[in-house]
Amino acid sequence: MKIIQVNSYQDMSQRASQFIINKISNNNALKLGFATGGTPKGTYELLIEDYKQNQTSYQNITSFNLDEYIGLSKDHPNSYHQYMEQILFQHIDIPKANIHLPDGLATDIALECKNYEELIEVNGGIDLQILGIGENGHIGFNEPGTSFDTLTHVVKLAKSTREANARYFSNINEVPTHAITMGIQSILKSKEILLLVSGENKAEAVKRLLTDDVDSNFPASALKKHPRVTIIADKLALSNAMVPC
Ligand SMILES: N[C@@H]1[C@@H](O)[C@H](O)[C@@H](COP(=O)(O)O)O[C@@H]1O
Repeated sequence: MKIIQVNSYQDMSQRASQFIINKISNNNALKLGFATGGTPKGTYELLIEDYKQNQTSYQNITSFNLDEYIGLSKDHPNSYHQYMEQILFQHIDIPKANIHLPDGLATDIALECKNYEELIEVNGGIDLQILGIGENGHIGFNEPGTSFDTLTHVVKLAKSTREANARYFSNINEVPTHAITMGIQSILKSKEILLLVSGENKAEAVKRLLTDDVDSNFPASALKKHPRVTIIADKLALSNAMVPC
């Protein structure tokens, strides 16, 4: 894993957006895996700024998101469909037909998971997967204990994850209990991974990621099995970790 140390959230967003833009300029038909949460918001803002200033085109980009809450419609303000639409997609020229997220209202959820995984496969797989990390080490919504063999599947969200994400809802009871997420195996199938980490609340997770053995009780440790992972982390996120300069 390559670690890029930066000073601040703003610097992380700057480096991350430049990383993504470089990949797009080398391959304008990139298959991009997007993450949600607070961490990549600044990166997406800078992608929009670049789109406006430099006309980087997303016409041929295909996107796959990591996850979606079960029970929220695509129009629900807290669905990841809406997050992506509001925070990024409506501001760039990516065609709607190229955008993919799991459907949290699918009547046959098992089939939806299977189809989503197949969709990624038939598109040739994800070239670059952007990731955040939960305080408990979750990636996507793969909670501690998830097998590294998992493909897209249904998860019961950990209490701590629902509590952490409650800040986006009016109260914790509104936070869905389940989600569809790409599995750890699905994530590891991506050709390249970019993990973004910022803030003191992630310092323990980063320390564990850098020092602990590969163990399903800490899902992000699976990333150590992948040959092309870049971590862009700010000072606060690295404050518990010993990273060589
Ligand atoms: N499913 C998402 C993850 O993809 C994200 O990485 C994580 C961290 O979120 P944040 O970036 O807001 O800390 O939260 C959510 O649970």
